[in-house]
Amino acid sequence: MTVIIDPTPGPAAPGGKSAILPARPEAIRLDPATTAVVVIDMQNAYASPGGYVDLAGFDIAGAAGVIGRVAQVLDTARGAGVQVVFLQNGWDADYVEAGGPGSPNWHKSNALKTMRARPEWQGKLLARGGWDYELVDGLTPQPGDIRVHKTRYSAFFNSQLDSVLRSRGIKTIVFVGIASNVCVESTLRDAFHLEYFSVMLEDATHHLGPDFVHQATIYNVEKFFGWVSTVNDFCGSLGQLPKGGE
Ligand SMILES: NC(=O)N/C=C\C(=O)O
Repeated sequence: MTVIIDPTPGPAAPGGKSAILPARPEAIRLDPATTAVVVIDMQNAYASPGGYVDLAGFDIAGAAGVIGRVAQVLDTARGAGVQVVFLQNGWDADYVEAGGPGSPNWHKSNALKTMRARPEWQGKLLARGGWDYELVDGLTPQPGDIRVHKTRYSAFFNSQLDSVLRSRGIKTIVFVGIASNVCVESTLRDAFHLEYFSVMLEDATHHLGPDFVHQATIYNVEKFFGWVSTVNDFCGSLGQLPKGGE
């Protein structure tokens, strides 16, 4: 018997249309009215040559392909009437929000560590108002999309994300963005604890570090925190719904 997870069981809203998304370990029903695509940190810092993670020495070769696949997901989502939310990671220009030596973030953030090692880059990485903080060129927010600022790995921590989603009746989050093993996974874990259903589109994410960390995140999501699907399956299933969710 095929199992289909339903995040909003009960009678469907009059005229409501939904799609069945093939996913692992089970397929999941997506209702455009209660689903959001959350785009994690698709900023120059994480996806462009010369951005923070490139300067910090991470391999960003896989990020270029992710930009196009995220754009495809967002076109399909908007067409189906699914809310799009962009997260942007960073701090004020003086890095007060980043925390000082009394914060673990000061010790673990590779952006802060890179700037301490290369003082000529001070003020350049992840500072609001700078190029590094901006979303990549291929992913310009459209009317109706929402932008939310975040200062730590989990997008739910000390941000407006939970109220932005809850006030719109969102129950299911489709995650795309960078990095799968850091901010995507941190946010997805918090989403689980806040009673959201989460799907990660594995080929619309990229990781920081060796390939096995991406595989570990996929395992964690599939086994413990949510569901894993692909861009083709998302676009194939949501793309069949009437435009604008009518
Ligand atoms: N967006 C992320 O996953 N960020 C990961 C590391 C960092 O911001 O230093």
